[in-house]
Amino acid sequence: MYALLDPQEMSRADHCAVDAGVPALALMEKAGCAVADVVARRPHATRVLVLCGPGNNGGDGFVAARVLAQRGFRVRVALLGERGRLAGDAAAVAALWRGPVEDATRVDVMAADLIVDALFGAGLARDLDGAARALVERMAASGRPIVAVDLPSGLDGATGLVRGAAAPAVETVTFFRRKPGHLLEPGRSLCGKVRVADIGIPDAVLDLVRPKTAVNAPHLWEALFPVPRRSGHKYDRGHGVVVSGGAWTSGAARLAARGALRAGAGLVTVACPAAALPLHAGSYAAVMARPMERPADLSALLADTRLNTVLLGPGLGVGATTRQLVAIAAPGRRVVLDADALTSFAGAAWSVGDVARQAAALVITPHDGEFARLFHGTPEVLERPGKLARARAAAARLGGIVVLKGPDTVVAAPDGRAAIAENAPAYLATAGAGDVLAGITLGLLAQGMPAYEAAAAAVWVHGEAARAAGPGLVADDLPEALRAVYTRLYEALGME
Ligand SMILES: NC(=O)C1=CN([C@@H]2O[C@H](COP(=O)(O)OP(=O)(O)OC[C@H]3O[C@@H](n4cnc5c(N)ncnc54)[C@H](O)[C@@H]3O)[C@@H](O)[C@H]2O)[C@@H](O)CC1
Ligand SMILES: Nc1ncnc2c1ncn2[C@@H]1O[C@H](COP(=O)(O)OP(=O)(O)O)[C@@H](O)[C@H]1O
Ligand SMILES: [K+]
Repeated sequence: MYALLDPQEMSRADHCAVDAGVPALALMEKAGCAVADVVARRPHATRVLVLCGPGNNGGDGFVAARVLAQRGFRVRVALLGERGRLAGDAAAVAALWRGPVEDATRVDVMAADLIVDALFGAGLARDLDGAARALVERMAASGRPIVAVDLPSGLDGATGLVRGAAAPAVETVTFFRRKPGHLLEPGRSLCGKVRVADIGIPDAVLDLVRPKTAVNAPHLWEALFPVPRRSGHKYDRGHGVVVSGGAWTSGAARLAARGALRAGAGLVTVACPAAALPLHAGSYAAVMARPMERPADLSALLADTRLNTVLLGPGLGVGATTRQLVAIAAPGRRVVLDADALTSFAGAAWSVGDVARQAAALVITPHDGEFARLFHGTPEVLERPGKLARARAAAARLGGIVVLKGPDTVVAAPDGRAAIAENAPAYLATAGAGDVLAGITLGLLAQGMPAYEAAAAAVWVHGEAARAAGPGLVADDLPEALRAVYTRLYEALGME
């Protein structure tokens, strides 16, 4: 349910199923029937136009057309390409369509209540241009509801990016498992409601395909989520340190410290300039504030090895001092770098790689802008197509965990594992929300959770907290809203 398959992996799943004795034609028949079922449930659709492409996506369209016609719908079929060039299963199912096949480049898309987009799916091989692109653009401009087969045509299932053009669908019917492009923007917004149809591919093929991308949900990390033990004490739950900037910019560190405590860290200390001490001390009484006038003060504080995890970045300031603080904090500790700490290494990603090698674990939590600054001059990362590939390449380059934020936050590990979030409501995009996320990550790392799982869990509980807080959310609400999320999680995980 949670695995996401890119087009190559989906094709392997398909082959494994066929090797296991499932006829390929049966897969296509079930796929087309699933599309017909979705169309049949749509309101006010009696005249259906099915636009078929030259490959198997078009084959699914021919099946859907036949099934809908059998159910009494007024169905027209239009093909992009020559009928004689259809091959394999697509040719076989096209032969079962008894009605006329119109030329898709000339078809009147307005003369339909609903359009089935079966032009291209997993086989999209290049940007749409020429007649294909013009057709997709006409479909998009028609204003008619569109049901997409597998993917809106032109959407890249691996990246979520549009190649040339794509028409937004009201519903997308995909098969066996979702693809990364269904979750990654702009793909997610183009797909409408995504339905996953069982077409008879056995789940066991996943053991052979071994996909490395998944939806970020508790199944990924719940076995490692730190649940307080009856016999435990606060030091079992780790001691996180938030390194804060001066008074004027201390809000970010305050939000992070609250996030870390609410995420379950046993203790949280904020290291800050003297002027910010009262602000931190007055934020949560539970936060301990310690003066840090110069970098040496951080060294002195961290001499206590129980302070096992450090967050640097929110409101810290950009420059050499921040780089120095990172160098002091990293050796042997679990480290989260966010915001200003990342911008301080703009164009010097290799330095963050050094940090990762010295640290016991490293998680970075950039948004797109910070990511682009950090990896400026690293084309092997920045020029990868799409957010998922960029986050993966960055994690491999650094040897640390990358949390690339946004509506579709990607968490990536150096070994290639990646998780895509789908639970963040749009109103989570608010000042300071990222600071709370960095703090939650700190809190989970402090409790000893492995870094990839900690980062993924942090992103998920952050999204859930936003939903629990509801519209009108400000970042200050997030740490408080974590309580309801944790109550449910601890219950589900069987806290004594
Ligand atoms: N893999 C599976 O398990 C199953 C796949 N099925 C369907 O098969 C689809 C994949 O089929 P195919 O691999 O045949 O691929 P598609 O049908 O998605 O597209 C391939 C065809 O489009 C052409 N093409 C690709 N990019 C183009 C572009 N930019 N401009 C113009 N022409 C372009 C190719 O030359 C080829 O003819 C899936 O999306 C799904 O709808 C289903 O039938 C069920 C089973
Ligand atoms: N459109 C969106 N929908 C849902 N969540 C979003 C969206 N845009 C951003 N976010 C989330 O909001 C948070 C913003 O973090 P960030 O950009 O660091 O802002 P700040 O620095 O103000 O805290 C991140 O967790 C990010 O994933
Ligand atoms: K399609």
